Amino acid sequence: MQAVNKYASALQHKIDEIQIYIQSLKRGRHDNFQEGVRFVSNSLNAFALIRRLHQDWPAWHTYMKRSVEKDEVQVIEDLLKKAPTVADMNEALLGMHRIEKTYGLEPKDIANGRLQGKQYDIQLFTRDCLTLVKHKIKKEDYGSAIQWFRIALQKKHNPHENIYNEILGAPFNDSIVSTLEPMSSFIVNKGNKTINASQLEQILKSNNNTCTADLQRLLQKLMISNNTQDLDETAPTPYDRGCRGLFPPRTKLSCRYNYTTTPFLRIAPLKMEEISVDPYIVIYHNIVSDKDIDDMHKAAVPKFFNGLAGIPKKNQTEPREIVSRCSWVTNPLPSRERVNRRFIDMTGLDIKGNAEIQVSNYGLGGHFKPHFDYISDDQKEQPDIIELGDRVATINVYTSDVEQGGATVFPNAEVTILPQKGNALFWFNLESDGTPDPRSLHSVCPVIVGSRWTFTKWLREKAQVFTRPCVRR
Ligand SMILES: O=C(O)CCC(=O)C(=O)O
Ligand SMILES: [Fe+2]
Repeated sequence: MQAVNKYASALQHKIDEIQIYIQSLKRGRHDNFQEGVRFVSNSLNAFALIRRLHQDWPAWHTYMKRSVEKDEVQVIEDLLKKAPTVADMNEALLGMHRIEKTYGLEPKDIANGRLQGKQYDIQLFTRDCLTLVKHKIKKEDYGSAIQWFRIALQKKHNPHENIYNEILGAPFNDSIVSTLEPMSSFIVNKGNKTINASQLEQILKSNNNTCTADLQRLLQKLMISNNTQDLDETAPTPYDRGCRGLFPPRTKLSCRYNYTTTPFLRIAPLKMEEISVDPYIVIYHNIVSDKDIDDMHKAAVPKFFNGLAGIPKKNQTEPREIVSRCSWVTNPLPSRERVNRRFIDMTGLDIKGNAEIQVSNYGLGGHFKPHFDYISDDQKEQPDIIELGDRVATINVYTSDVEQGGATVFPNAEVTILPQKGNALFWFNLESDGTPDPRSLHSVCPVIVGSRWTFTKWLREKAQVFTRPCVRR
C-alpha cells in the first residue's frame, strides 16, 4: 500500500510538471490559420517558437519517455516477489472451503460478512466469488458453485468497473464459461431462478457487451431453470456437529482445586475443570503466564515448518494437506522448563527424555481432522516411538484466544472445548493397560476469525513405569 502510494505521488508529480509545460505553451491565440500566421509574423514570437521547438521540445519528450520513478516501481517489483504463490492461494481456498462446509455456512452469508450470525464490516466482491466458483467446481461441489456464481452475478457493480475490466479483464469471460460448462446440466436440473431479465441485462452491460454467445446461453439457462432444490447438502459428520456446538450439554461435572497430584500443589493448587469423567478429559485454568507464552512463541517461530495432516501412505503421490505452522522447542529455556514443571504438577506423569514442547499456529481455515495421537501400525518403527514408547496422554495448552472457530472436538466422546489463552486440556489416549482408547479421537475445527496458537505435549509410555500402574480391565 505504502509503495503504491509513493508510486502514485511520483506519477502525480510528473503530471503536475507536464501541466506546467502545457501552460507555458499557451502564448497568444492561434486557433485558426490566420491567427497562427499573425503570431509568427512577429519576429520575437517566431524566434522564441523556433528556439523552443528546437531546444525544449526534445528535452520534454525525453522526460515524457522516461519511465515514471524507476525506484518506486522497483520497490513494488521487490514486494511482488513475496506475493502469495499458487500454493498459498490454494491453501486459502481450501481454508474457505473448510469454513463453509464444517460450519454449514451459507455462501450468501459468507459473501456479506456474516459468519455464524456475527456481522463483520467486510464483504466479498464479484472476482472473489468467481474464484471460489472455480474452486468449488474443481472439488465437484456443484451445489455450492452455483450459489457462489449467483452471488457473483448479484454483487453490485463497482462504479469504476470499466477501469477494473481494462486492467484485470472482464470478470465474466470465456474462461468462466468453460469452467461452468461441465455443470451447466446441473444448473438446469437443480438450479434456482434467482436472476431476472433486468439483472441479466445489467450483467451484459457491465461486461462491456463482451459476453460471448456461450456465456449468454449459460446465463439464460440459469434464468429459466426453476427447480428449488439447490444444494446437495450432505449430513454433518460428528466432527462438524462438534464444531457447530451441537453436542448435548454435559452435566454432573465439577470444577475444583487440585492440590494433591504433586506436593508443590499443596502451596499452589491448580484450578481444574472436569470436561468428561469417562473418558477422562480435564482443563487446567491459567497454567502458563503471558510472558512464558511469548518466550516460547519467539523460540519456536524461526523454526516453523508446515504441519501436514495425517501419516503419508506408502507410494502416496498427492501432497498432504497443510494444516498449521509448527516447530519444537528443543533447547532448554527457563519458560519451557516452567511449562514442563506445570505439566508434571497437572498430570503426575513423568517426562523423562521428553522435554521438548511443540508450538503450533493455525491461520485462515487452519484445522486438524479427527485423528488419534496413539501410534498406528505404520508408525511403530519410528525412532522416537522405539525410544519413548506410545503417546499415553496429550496436553494441549491454548496460548491465544480465538475470536471464532478453532475449538478442539472429540467426535466420539461428543465433547467440544473452546480455546482460552493460558488453559491446558489434558486427556488420555491409552487405557491404563496400554490399549488404545478410540474415544480419544480428537480434532481442531477450522479457524474462522483469529490466529490460534497452542503448545502440545505428548506424555510417553516408557517414562510412566512408576507413575501409572497397569490396571487389568
Ligand atoms: O490443538 C489442538 O486442539 C489439538 C492438536 C492435536 O491434536 C495434535 O497436535 O495432535
Ligand atoms: Fe492430536
